[in-house]
Amino acid sequence: TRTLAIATHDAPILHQRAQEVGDIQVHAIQTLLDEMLTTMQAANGVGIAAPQVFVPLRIIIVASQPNKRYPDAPFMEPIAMINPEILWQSDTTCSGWEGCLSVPDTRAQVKRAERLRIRYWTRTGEQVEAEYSGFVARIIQHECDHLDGILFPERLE
Ligand SMILES: O=C(NO)N[C@@H](Cc1ccccc1)C(=O)O
Ligand SMILES: [Zn+2]
Repeated sequence: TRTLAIATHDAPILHQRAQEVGDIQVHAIQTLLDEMLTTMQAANGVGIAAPQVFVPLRIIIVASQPNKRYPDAPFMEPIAMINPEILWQSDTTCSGWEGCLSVPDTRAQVKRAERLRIRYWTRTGEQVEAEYSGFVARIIQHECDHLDGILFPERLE
């Protein structure tokens, strides 16, 4: 599986809204999903969004695991979320450190909802809903922002 080039924050694609994936396209993006995961892992990331690899589609990979950049991150099996929609997020917020593979050498404390409920399509095309909290919920919010052209420095108080 090859790694893809990662857009830096000056790339226009990172400031645009990404397009929904059509149901007939789900079979055609399987390789892309593998390449996004490989690209993220090569960069010691814990998440990545398709616009970061110059693909203007609403696809994210959420893959929290302890690594050099986030030694305290909880471990989870990587999840591909196609057309993710945050259905609900808690009023309760928390601040935590974020970084971005498209904003090198930058870290900042960002306030995010502590919990959320999300609906998405799996890579096999089934629609699921699930709830997340803490650092994984943070990653999800960060990745969903990318699909709307928002980068984490724009979320600073
Ligand atoms: O650039 C990305 N994702 O878009 N990757 C970020 C994901 C992230 C999100 C929130 C908090 C910490 C980390 C990374 O540093 O691995
Ligand atoms: Zn990012």
